[in-house]
Amino acid sequence: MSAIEDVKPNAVAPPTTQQTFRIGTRRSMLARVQADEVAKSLREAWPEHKFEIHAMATAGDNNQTTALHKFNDKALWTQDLEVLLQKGELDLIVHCLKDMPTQLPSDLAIGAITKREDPRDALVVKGNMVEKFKTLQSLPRGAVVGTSSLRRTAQLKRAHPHLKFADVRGNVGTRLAKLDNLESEYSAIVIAVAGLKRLGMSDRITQYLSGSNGGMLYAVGQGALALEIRQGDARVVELLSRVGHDRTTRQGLAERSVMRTLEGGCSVPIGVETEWVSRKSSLTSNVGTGVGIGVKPAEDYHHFTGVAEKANGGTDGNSESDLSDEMIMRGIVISLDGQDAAQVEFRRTVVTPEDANQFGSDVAQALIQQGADRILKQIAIDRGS
Ligand SMILES: NCc1[nH]cc(CCC(=O)O)c1CC(=O)O
Repeated sequence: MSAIEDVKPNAVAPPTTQQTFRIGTRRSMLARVQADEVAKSLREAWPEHKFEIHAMATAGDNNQTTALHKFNDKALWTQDLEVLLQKGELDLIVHCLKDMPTQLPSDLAIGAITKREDPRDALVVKGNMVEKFKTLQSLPRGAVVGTSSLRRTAQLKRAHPHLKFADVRGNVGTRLAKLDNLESEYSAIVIAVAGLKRLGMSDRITQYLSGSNGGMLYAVGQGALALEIRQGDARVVELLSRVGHDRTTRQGLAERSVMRTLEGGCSVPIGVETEWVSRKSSLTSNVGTGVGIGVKPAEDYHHFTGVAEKANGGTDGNSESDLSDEMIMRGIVISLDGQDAAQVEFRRTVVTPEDANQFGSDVAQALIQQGADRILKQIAIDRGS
């Protein structure tokens, strides 16, 4: 259960004497940069306290050869660190929201989601080809594009049938090195913009991909960081109340609700795209309002108070006026060969965490009506699971 919603409102006064908080993270360069980013905002928000970063390798880091979707354990990147959190050896863990299972252990919760980096995927073309080829469309027939996810491959097959696709594993640096190796089969790879930006490698981005540019919706939670805590740890909830980002949180909850309702993990090809628009701006013709879908609230809904709901000093994305804005969500569930797809686009005012959960579950129901169930069942059959 994403127990972010379960954290009780707390009346604990901010600690006044110096305390030390231990932040857990994975050992990759990207994970360390992300933990540094979180530690930096915590230090700015709480100058009286100390924050230590503890980096450790996880099962996902230790196995770079098995294709990602072959791991049945969705907690691949999270579990080893969670044990330390449960034992009290860590106070919080910094995760890519994208890598977090939609069901967390019942004694743990998402305490906050911080401001999202660009959630899109990027095309990175091989160093010696980039002068000539700037887009997926322009790549020559039969060129091999490396990806590390079924979601990316399936969408690319659908929108760019002239290309070929191959798995590329490893952390961001490894993938770029494989791409640039002149002996490698890859002409390009598709990789998250957020990872490249955080590592200072955004100059490698050849094309930013989106639904309308390249036909690529991103993964649920992509680009956002989630801070995982012990359920009901009022001291850490209070700590995190100053670093959570309200708009990203509502987007993250809505996107995760789609995934949870469809019972997908990172191993199924589900893509989303969410954005905030002013309520005054006009509806585009194919945007559903969600009215008349008539579904019940998600069964697994829990009250969410773990993230700053108050205005955070009127900072970007956390001011009261943001609450009147509407969220657009596009979603796709796609067969592995890209031939079959369920696609929807919805727009709704999303003010509370409850609204976000409901929105995501309604988008999922609409995807099911468009055939998502059929597609997901076929994938399970093909895999023999
Ligand atoms: N699956 C691995 C992963 N998990 C998070 C990121 C970085 C982007 C993010 O924070 O979402 C990546 C790399 C990638 O997908 O290219």
